[in-house]
Amino acid sequence: MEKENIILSVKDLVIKFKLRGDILTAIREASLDLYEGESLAIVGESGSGKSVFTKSFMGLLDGNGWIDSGSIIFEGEEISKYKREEDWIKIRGKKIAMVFQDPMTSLNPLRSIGKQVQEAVELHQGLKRDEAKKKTIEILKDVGITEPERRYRQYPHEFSGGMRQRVVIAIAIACTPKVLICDEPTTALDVTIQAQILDLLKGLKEKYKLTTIYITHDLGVVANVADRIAVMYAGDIVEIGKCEEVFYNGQHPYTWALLSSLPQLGVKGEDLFTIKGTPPNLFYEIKGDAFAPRNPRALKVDFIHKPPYFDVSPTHKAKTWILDPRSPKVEPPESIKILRAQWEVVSHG
Ligand SMILES: Nc1ncnc2c1ncn2[C@@H]1O[C@H](COP(=O)(O)OP(=O)(O)OP(=O)(O)O)[C@@H](O)[C@H]1O
Repeated sequence: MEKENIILSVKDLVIKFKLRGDILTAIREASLDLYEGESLAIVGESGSGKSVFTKSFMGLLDGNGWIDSGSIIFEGEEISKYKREEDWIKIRGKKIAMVFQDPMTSLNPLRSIGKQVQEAVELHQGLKRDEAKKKTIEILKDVGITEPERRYRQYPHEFSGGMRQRVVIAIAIACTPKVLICDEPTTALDVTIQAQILDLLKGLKEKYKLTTIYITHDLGVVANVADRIAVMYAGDIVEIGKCEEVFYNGQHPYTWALLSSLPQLGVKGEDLFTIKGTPPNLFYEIKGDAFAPRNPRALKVDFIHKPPYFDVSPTHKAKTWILDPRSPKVEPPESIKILRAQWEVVSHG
């Protein structure tokens, strides 16, 4: 991993919002190195900060939010210092593009889908008329739209949900970005279509040499598409590692909770795990490990000091005191033990 190129590097990022006179801290000293060409999934429950975190890479924070401290470096440039729209325009879409959950909000209902993709081709690839149209048809084909010449003239309402999501992806691709962020790109779709869109994104990543970030609350969805998984809780990345490391050998009790709640891992005789309690109130300062109040296995120290990262392997680390050699041994839930037994087989052959 060390030898790979870091395309985006986030260091100790803190993002705050002002709401009705009070200040809320949505991102709390989160750090992340994104490697060129990789596919990273950011997983966490609603409100953990996945969208705010990634939107800050494109200067898309809501007007009441700001980067309070820390840095975001993209291709060697500290973009977190950008104050003017002109600077962000050089990045947004062009270098870092985003696909959102609901394609209808990204598409103009009054323009043909062909024109909407072509507009991006003309703007970002400098092509004109016939050439731009040819390229547009090619991209529509690449995103799996059959009869692209005919469908070029159709409007969003003539497309199914899955097909609309393909159009949105086509628009993003037309801008030839280096990084593509997919914010819950399949949540609104049924399971079969979800799998098709994820397959499509996997294929496009190779063809267009993309670095991809998938945002999702469902660990099950990303198991097949991500090289690495970052687990986010209360505005921080509490665990990160290769997909199989986090999946089979997760270390943070919050990762255990996410894994245990996957229906496909339900252990016979063990009730489907639900994460009890609610995430912390982000208006208040958080002491110790933010997950401690919801963690039935919390240690005393979890309520007092924020854990640093502990290395599990050169590619896997987690912020949990459990990994401190001085801590007492903590037994994971049954379902995690089963995964770990599989991990022994996966990692040692
Ligand atoms: N404009 C805003 N003003 C105040 N708080 C905000 C604003 N935008 C986001 N937040 C807060 O920041 C926190 C993180 O939100 P974010 O949308 O990033 O979470 P998420 O993990 O993407 O959740 P979801 O899966 O529901 O999209 C939440 O507590 C949210 O309420």
